[in-house]
Amino acid sequence: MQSIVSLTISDLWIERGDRDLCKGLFFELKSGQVMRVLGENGAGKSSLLKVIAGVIAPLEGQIQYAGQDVTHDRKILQQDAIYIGHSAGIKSVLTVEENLRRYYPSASADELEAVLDNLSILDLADTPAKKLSAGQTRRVALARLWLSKKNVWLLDEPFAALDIKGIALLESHIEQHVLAGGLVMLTTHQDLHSIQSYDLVLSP
Ligand SMILES: Nc1ncnc2c1ncn2[C@@H]1O[C@H](COP(=O)(O)OP(=O)(O)OP(=O)(O)O)[C@@H](O)[C@H]1O
Repeated sequence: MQSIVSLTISDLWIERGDRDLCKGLFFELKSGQVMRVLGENGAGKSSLLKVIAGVIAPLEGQIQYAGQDVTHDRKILQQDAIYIGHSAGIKSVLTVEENLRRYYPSASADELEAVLDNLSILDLADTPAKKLSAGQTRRVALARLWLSKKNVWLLDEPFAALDIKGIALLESHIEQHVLAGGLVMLTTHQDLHSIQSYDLVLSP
């Protein structure tokens, strides 16, 4: 069992284009918790996840992870976190298996097969990603997530394009992940059925 870790955001302020987002935002997310980031289109949900993942820098504020200030150097957090954005980091010219091998070159064939099978996309292992449907592509992103073994999951609209079975599967993995001490922060426009979450509502 891992020790309890926290992700703490203090007095955050993000500027994108000429817009102020999340001005004066504070929150703490701890091991075993799921945070659902809500808000209207353009409220800044994706921007917030990108800031935490280190893709973009905040204008002001502090980000702490596991008791350390990571505002200006997210390395410690990035070692522990996986961020899956809208594009999901899937290269269209590569096959499903090649895409996963890019991230996890040392994963065993059995491990890859089990994950693809779990996501019902084993038959697509040799299919180029450009030939996948939106929901199948999302399942490849989830395969990335399943294989990652990271503690902090930063997921931008992870339920998008998933069918009912896919949604239930992801909810169940999130539930298992936080039960094992993981932290999950996700943006979504939908209700979570089986997971207890904390809601952070951003205003535009
Ligand atoms: N690359 C960018 N350059 C400049 N402004 C941007 C950029 N990306 C987003 N923005 C602006 O930042 C604001 C917040 O965008 P963001 O994508 O974080 O919102 P969101 O809450 O995730 O929206 P949605 O629900 O539509 O996905 C918007 O006004 C958007 O126009």
